[in-house]
Amino acid sequence: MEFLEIGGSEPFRSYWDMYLSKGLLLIFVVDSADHGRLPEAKKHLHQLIETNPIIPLVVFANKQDLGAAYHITDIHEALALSEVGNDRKMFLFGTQVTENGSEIPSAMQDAKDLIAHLAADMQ
Ligand SMILES: Nc1nc2c(ncn2[C@@H]2O[C@H](COP(=O)(O)OP(=O)(O)OP(=O)(O)O)[C@@H](O)[C@H]2O)c(=O)[nH]1
Repeated sequence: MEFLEIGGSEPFRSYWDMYLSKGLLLIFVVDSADHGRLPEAKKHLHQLIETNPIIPLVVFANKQDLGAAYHITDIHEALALSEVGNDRKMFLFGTQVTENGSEIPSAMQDAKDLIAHLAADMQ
């Protein structure tokens, strides 16, 4: 399985559309503790996926280890994930990145397994 990571900052956003059409699924990562940028993330996410009504969407609500992190129910609402389309598979995970060499959190392992299944289904 090949993953392409495209940055979220402004200069990289023009690449999103280009690569989405070649991808089997979209993994969209947001910083759960950066409350001020969630409206911007919501806007760009919906603009991006409106061109492809069936591509599966996996959202990582990252940085769940930070005290200021929104719970995934708040992320669901802030990103309007109930509006991503009835024909689309959509999954939301609360994630946090591990320190060097430490154990992979179970949510990350579940997400990895799910992504492998979704990619296989789309092939
Ligand atoms: N506390 C905490 N910090 C994290 C987590 N994930 C990433 N970071 C930190 O957040 C900072 C930004 O990480 P990047 O992966 O460069 O951020 P990014 O938003 O993907 O950057 P672009 O790819 O350019 O969009 C780094 O200092 C990371 O160590 C996490 O789960 N928890």
